[in-house]
Amino acid sequence: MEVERVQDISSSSLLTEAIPLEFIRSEKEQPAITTFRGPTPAIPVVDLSDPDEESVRRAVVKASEEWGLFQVVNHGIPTELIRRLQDVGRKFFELPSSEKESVAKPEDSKDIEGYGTKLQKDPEGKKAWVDHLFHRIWPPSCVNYRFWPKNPPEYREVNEEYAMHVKKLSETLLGILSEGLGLKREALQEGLGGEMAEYMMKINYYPPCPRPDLALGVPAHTDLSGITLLVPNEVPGLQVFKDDHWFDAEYIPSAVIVHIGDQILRLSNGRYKNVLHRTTVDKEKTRMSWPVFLEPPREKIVGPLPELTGDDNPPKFKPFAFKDYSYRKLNKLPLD
Ligand SMILES: O=C(O)CCC(=O)C(=O)O
Ligand SMILES: [Fe+2]
Repeated sequence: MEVERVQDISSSSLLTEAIPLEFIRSEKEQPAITTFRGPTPAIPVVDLSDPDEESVRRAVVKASEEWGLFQVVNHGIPTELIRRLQDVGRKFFELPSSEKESVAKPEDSKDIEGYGTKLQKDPEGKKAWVDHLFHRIWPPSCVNYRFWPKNPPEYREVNEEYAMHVKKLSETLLGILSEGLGLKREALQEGLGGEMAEYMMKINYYPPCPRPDLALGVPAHTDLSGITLLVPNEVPGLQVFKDDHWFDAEYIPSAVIVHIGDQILRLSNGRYKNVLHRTTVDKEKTRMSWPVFLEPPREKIVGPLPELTGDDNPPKFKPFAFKDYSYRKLNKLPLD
């Protein structure tokens, strides 16, 4: 069966200025109704020029406790590399459908790797205004080049270089977060599977939408990952739920945006928050984003680190193998 891509729906919707009913959110979710238009709190900014500086370490810990979200500047990933990453990703999505479909997620695949469109509608029967491409970028034993675009030709080289940088930056952040819990530097990384932790690249492609007031890109969620390191293109659209409101997240163009995901919430026994977020779409422009999800291997059991629990601090979460946690969350089964 041919899968309908949002990119193609966008092209025809721009002509009629109408969108299919399944993309129109209920009033509880419509961005025009639910976005807070008062003063917007600024997302914490962390300058990582000197990651050993005490004030920097405190800022990472505080933002993770209070927001589960922050943006990092002077993060060590060259601006030029980010520009090239965005360039090869954009070029892939601009290829003819037949080329994109050559790396499509196979219909019978249980894994998420490949070019795709979320087929599953959410409980209200609504669809997300976004197409995506998923593929692992680290460790090498988990990389399947079958799902990496062949074009543009520099796609592979750029993504391999980005993988090295993203790994280094996440290890720095996890080290700070571990020590913020009073643990050794490696504690959270080990909790996510150590050297076997997987780095999953996702490219989100949000084509123009004639009704950005009614539709959503990615609906409200927390990430399944340990942490997520994301670079967006220049089109705004990330929203964060904080103090009972949805806010537009305003970010610095060259920053890397860090989300704390479910697995760090659970390993830290609730000390670090998993941020609830969603994305809006634009009437004329294509928004894109490149999150990398740092995830435990499928079989890795993740629960509160034993050093953090005791008689006066009982575990707040039940341990699950990552594959079982993901399955249960996706299928809305109980997690306690
Ligand atoms: O596009 C964004 O800024 C966020 C995307 C996102 O939350 C996700 O893919 O999990
Ligand atoms: Fe997300």
